[in-house]
Order: sequence, then C-alpha cells, then structure tokens
Amino acid sequence: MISVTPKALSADASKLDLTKLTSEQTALDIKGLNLHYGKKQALQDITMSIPKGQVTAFIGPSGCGKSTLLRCINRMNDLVDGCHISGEINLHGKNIYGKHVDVASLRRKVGMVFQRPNPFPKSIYENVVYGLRIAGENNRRVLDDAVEKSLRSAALWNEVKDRLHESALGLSGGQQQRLVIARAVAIEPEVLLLDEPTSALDPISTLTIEELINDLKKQFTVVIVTHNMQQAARVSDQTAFMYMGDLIEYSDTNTLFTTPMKKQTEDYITGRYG
Ligand SMILES: Nc1ncnc2c1ncn2[C@@H]1O[C@H](COP(=O)(O)OP(=O)(O)OP(=O)(O)O)[C@@H](O)[C@H]1O
Repeated sequence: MISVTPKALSADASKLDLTKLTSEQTALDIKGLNLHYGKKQALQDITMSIPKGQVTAFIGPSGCGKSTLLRCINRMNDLVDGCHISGEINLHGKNIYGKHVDVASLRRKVGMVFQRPNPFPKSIYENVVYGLRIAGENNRRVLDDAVEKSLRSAALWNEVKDRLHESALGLSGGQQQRLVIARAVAIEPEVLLLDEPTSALDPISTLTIEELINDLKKQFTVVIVTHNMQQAARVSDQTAFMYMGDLIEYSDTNTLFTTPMKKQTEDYITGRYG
C-alpha cells in the first residue's frame, strides 16, 4: 500500500456511509453523469455523493477524467465546443443542469482555483474584492471587512496587510495562489473546487496550501483534483479513484489507501501504473 500515513480522519468522516448520506450531509449528489467531447466519451455514468464540509479528492492517472468531472461541478465544460453532458449534479438538492439554472449565480456558489495562480494585474485589495464589486458591492467598510476576512481565511493576511494596495503580481507564486483562494472565498461560495492547486508551487508553499485546505473545510465543501497521492492522503476525507472515465472506487481516504476494494485501485496506489 502507499507509504504515507493518511491524516487522522475525523470521527465524522470515517463514520459516514457515502452511499447513504442524508440530504443534510450532502453537498453534491452526482447521478448518472456522462460526458462526451465530440465522439469521445470522457465520463461514464458517474454516480457519487460528496459530503458537506469535508474535503473530497479525485485521483487517477493522466487523462482519466478528474479535471473534467471537477469542471462539471461549476459547468465550466459548457464553454467547450462539442461537449455533451447528460445526467444530474444536484447542489444542495438542486440540479445544476436543470432548465432554468443561471450559470453566473451557480459560479458564485461554486468557486474554482486552477493549477497556475492567476491573479489579475491589480492590487491585492482589488483582487480580493473583484467578485463583490461585480455583484454591485461598493460600500468601503463592507469591502474592507471582506478583504481582511478572506485574506485571513486564506492564511495570507499577516503577510500582506501592510501592502494591500500594491500589485498582486509582486507576490510569490505561493502567495499568489493563496490570494486567488482569498478571491474565491470572498464571495462566500458553498463549494470550492481546487484543480491541482499546488502543482506549480514549491514544497513549502505546497505545505502551506495543504494546511489551508484543512481549515477551509470548516467553512466550505472542498473538492480537489490532485496528481499527488500523498497529497490526497494528507488533505482529504474521501477519495475517488478514476480510470478511463469511470469512477472505480470511492471511499473514505483511509480505507482507499490502506485496504482498497478493487485491484485497479491497488495497482494505482502501489505505483504499478499511472
Ligand atoms: N476540451 C477538450 N476537448 C476534447 N477532449 C478533451 C478536452 N478536455 C479533456 N479532454 C479529454 O478528456 C479526457 C479526460 O481529460 P481530463 O483533463 O479530465 O483528465 P485528467 O484526469 O484531469 O488528466 P490530467 O491529470 O492529465 O490533467 C482525456 O482523454 C482528454 O484528452
């Protein structure tokens, strides 16, 4: 089995039966999700429930569909020509692929952070309040409070509180990624999607972000795609292993890494392929 010690799972996480979550426990309920890019099927009949207030990781070899599944959760794949999706993703009970869903308002509920830090060429302050300004908020005190709260949530406040009006582009890569997380949390989403958030960062910045993820789940449901199995073992409560568009195994992280049910999962976590 993988030679890392999964982080101690909270009692709640290890007791959850992922096949029988109550509606109060469920953030996302994915049912029979299929996705085609043109003729190529990238996701096959994915069904899983993602619990609220926890960290769920998607792992699997390159091209297995992890990012595609993540991007379905805020309908980013809608922007891809020739992409066809069937099935449901219910966010707190409401199908985000339903007829009258406003995608802009969905994306306020489901924030996303990408692989490479992408701050805007603006001040640190203006990066954080960007989404609030778009939503029409211009009250200085509200914005100031949101900046402090979000930067504290992203474990960045102490490092930048004296240079809020300087360019975000002057921050280090790790600080920029935490700034982007602050920007995402400033609009208080329900779910935070992290697509390989540390793959462009050095080991120290990676550790800082991993610690941050553990704190973020107190406020948000976090879903993370990672190439790094040790990272999944360190940060997540649940792990989903995917292979060629299929969800092969989904269980609490401790079980998946120590006593996987499926041979394919075992082969992957012991490094036989991927
Ligand atoms: N925009 C797109 N158009 C066509 N095919 C795509 C597109 N995006 C992804 N694919 C294909 O869908 C499959 C799943 O890709 P996806 O990026 O979701 O995998 P992944 O597991 O996240 O891989 P990686 O770990 O390398 O990022 C791959 O075969 C990929 O080539």
